[in-house]
Amino acid sequence: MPVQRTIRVYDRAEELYQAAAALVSEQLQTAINERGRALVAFSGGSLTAYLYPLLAGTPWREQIDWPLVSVLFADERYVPFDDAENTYRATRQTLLDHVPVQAEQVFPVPTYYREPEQAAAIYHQQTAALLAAHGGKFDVVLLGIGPDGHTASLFPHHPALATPADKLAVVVRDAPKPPPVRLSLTPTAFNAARSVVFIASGESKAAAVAAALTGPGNPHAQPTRLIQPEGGSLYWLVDRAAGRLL
Ligand SMILES: O=C(O)[C@H](O)[C@@H](O)[C@H](O)[C@H](O)COP(=O)(O)O
Repeated sequence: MPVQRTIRVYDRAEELYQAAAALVSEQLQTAINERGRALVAFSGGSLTAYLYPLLAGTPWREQIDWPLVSVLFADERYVPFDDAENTYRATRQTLLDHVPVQAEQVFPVPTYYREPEQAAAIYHQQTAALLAAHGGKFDVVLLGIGPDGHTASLFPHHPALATPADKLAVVVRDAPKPPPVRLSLTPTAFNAARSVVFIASGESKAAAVAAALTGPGNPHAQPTRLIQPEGGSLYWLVDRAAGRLL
């Protein structure tokens, strides 16, 4: 089954984030209407500053039956929950604390183990269990892209890209973007999605977005190319600056 790819370019970042909020709330609510529940994976970075506050406010907040949504994270920085770099913390502060999601339906990456490998095993199990409870698929996976082309914590040419296909989570050490130790879902996990939505804003992303979307490419150099959810939808929502080289 092919992937249905849609690329949308918005004049301004504000329009991009409004459109992303509309798309995500529509996709979550469609899942709830069709299957009675929804499963989402959130990324960190600029989404916590620009997208999540929108989803937490009117009108999007009211358009999602949050008590029927389960929340996972696409990746996490291996720092404690109270560290300002922690994506779960930032997502709570900007979104989850402001919507009626059920606390027991939010699954932060357990960054309190001494060894990140222990946390990765739990992350894998939680992801597998949630996917099984949701017909084998995420309803929505939200991803960003870095200027170097990384997405979630899958960095170009990093050994973590060679994770065996049956693993849903991986430990990433020596990440070029700080903090250096991270956990990430794998392409196998991301490809179990009904919809993957990439969001990119700003001139610094232009080359990475063009490398991801044009030409034959190379999945080791552009890990976003590993994410092709068969039979699902793949959206790239970018502003004019990030889409300048398309
Ligand atoms: O740890 C993180 O920051 C994210 O999970 C990461 O994958 C992010 O989505 C990209 O690095 C893009 O980040 P920006 O949107 O902040 O540029």
